[in-house]
Amino acid sequence: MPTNPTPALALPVGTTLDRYIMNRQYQFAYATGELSQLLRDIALAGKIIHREVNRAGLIDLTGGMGIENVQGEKQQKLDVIADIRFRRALTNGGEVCAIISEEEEGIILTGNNGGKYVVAIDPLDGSSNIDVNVSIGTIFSIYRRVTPTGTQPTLEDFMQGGHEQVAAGYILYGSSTILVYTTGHSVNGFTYDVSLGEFILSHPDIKSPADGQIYSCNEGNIDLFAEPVQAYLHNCRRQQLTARYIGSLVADFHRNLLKGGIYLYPPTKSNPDGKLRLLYECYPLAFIAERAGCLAVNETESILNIQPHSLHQRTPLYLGAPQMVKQLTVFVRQGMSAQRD
Ligand SMILES: O=P(O)(O)OC[C@H]1O[C@](O)(COP(=O)(O)O)[C@@H](O)[C@@H]1O
Ligand SMILES: [Mg+2]
Ligand SMILES: [Mg+2]
Repeated sequence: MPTNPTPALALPVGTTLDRYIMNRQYQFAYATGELSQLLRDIALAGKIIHREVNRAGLIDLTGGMGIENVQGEKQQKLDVIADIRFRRALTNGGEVCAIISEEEEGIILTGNNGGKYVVAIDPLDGSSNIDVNVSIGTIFSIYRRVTPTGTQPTLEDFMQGGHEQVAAGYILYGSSTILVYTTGHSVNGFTYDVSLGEFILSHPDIKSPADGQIYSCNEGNIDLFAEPVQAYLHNCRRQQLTARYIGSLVADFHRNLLKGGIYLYPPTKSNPDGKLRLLYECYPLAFIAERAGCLAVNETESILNIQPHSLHQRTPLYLGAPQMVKQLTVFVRQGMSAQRD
């Protein structure tokens, strides 16, 4: 019988993100503290956005800006706020020499030419859900620059390909705020404890189930999808799988990552490349997914193998439990060979 059992009031709060990063720094290539600092800068911006999201209705942060972004989408106020907050945190942190953002057409030069990293970011994911209090998120992808330190970063730094990411993650602003990331090893989740102002390790070493019962797709577009995809969705219904679609990629991905499921954003005739952006939505989630045991593909290849060619290029996305993605791939590839014959 332990002599002085720890009173409940003094139970440990758990591992903070800062401490976790410090303890795992040896895992980073070039472990000199810069990537650790960069992850801390992202967490800081995440805490600020958490605050803005929570009080959006109180401080007139809902609604549109009346302008469109490079994607031709109406920018929401929180899209712009989140973009400004992340750019500021990454610039002031000093480790990042350039950023690309869903909300900006070109490369954002931070002026930190001494910085060794570049970041691709979707500052606010799930914009259509901002005003209706449904979970939204941030998605980020980090590369070590390939252009010489001290020089001005270029497009080349962002065209390295999905496998070259040194870290990727997302922040989900939901019933609680959680930051999930990987540096290429395990995938870990940290829940934001507002009272402490700290992200605390709550989901260590996330491993996704090999199979699942959930499928996530905007079936409102089903008639626009290619036959094989329609056949796969009909098959999901025949199997009485559970349809769940929040309309925020981060939130749909997070649920399926933990519970087992598949997310589909197929191409349509009008959008042959689908809707989702390769560099700051698909690459980072594919990088996380594969380390948690999931698969991420499009019609012809794994997402991480796609050759990048432009900052805002899109790709169809099928992401989730390996057995479900493999089954979908059979439908799609059979369909494609039938079309060829
Ligand atoms: O309304 P649709 O066509 O189903 O698209 C929803 C998808 O679009 C997105 O909102 C696109 O991301 P943004 O909100 O960052 O532009 C995803 O989060 C979501 O999965
Ligand atoms: Mg998005
Ligand atoms: Mg967005």
